[in-house]
Amino acid sequence: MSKSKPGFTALAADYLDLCKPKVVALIVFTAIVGMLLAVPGAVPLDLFVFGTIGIGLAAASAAAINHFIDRRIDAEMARTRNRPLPTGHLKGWQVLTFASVLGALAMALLWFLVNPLTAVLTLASLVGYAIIYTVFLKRATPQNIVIGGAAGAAPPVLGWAAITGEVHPHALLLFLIIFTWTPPHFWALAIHRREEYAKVDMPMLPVTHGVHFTGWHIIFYTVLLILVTLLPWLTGMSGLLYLASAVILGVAFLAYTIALKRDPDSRWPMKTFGFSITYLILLFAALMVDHYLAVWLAA
Ligand code: HEM
Ligand SMILES: CC(C)=CCC/C(C)=C/CC/C(C)=C/COP(=O)(O)OP(=O)(O)O
Repeated sequence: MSKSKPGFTALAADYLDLCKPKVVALIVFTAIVGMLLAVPGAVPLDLFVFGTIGIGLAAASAAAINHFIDRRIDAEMARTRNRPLPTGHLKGWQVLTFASVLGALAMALLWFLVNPLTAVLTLASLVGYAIIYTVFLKRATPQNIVIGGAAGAAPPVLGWAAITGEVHPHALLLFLIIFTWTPPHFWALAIHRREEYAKVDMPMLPVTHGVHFTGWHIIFYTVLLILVTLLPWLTGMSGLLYLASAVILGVAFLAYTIALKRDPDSRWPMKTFGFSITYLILLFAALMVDHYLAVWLAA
């Protein structure tokens, strides 16, 4: 435990760490793509700004609550032992106060300046990740991240609802993409970190069912993901530019997962994890570019 008083920059870095900034950045990006795809032309600026900030603050609040609930297991794992609670840089009450302020601010922004539907759905995602996943599912079943993935998949639906006030079937396709993407994203990392998860008794799939079984599940979900990513084109929501991007990215992702399955004790699991993030960024960027190309061609 560190006893020295941290300076302002170190304290700010600890609070930022609580927010899982890289994860939240990608979550916010998928929400923004949901917003942009919701209407053919320009998005109302106020809904865009308040929606983005509200969803981002809610996700950061959920991440901080996850840090608080997981503080004991985080202290046991090499990947997480330098987090602000295990190191003693922050106290539990500071983390909970911070999470409450972020969460309250998010709800106020979304409810009053966006719309109540977005506020309610965002609150459900926050509770889904911070409580249902972290407190219950994570510790209960190897299907934890499949079910818990619903919270992380919600942001495009939240973004879409922020702009239109409704849950459109096309937004649900974006949900389905992230929902199907989550298992290969997480299980690739979990294969690499399986001994640490076993040490803290977390029933992650590679711990309960082994690497071989998890490898096949990663491949299965990636094939499913490729099929699911065809749906935006099949339903007429997106065009050929998106289709080409989805197929190329999907085949590349599948190649990574096959390499992982062949050699799970190599660098491939973490390479696959890294590629899963690049994949999602590029796929959602393709959805966005394709959308504006269609708008421009129709003009
Ligand atoms: C139940 C759902 C999910 C689980 C269990 C999960 C698991 C994880 C874990 C354990 C890490 C930490 C890796 C590390 O510390 O190095 C991570 C990192 C990350 N995840 Fe996920 N994730 C989930 C959903 C998502 C979603 C929905 C997104 C975005 C749309 C996302 C984007 C990221 C990003 C950007 C990173 C950062 C990697 C880095 O630090 O370089 N994850 N995820
Ligand atoms: C819009 C809204 C409120 C969304 C909330 C969704 C959200 C913040 C998802 C984060 C996903 C994630 C990093 C899971 C890993 O948790 P973990 O506890 O398994 O990983 P860890 O060991 O790295 O903490």
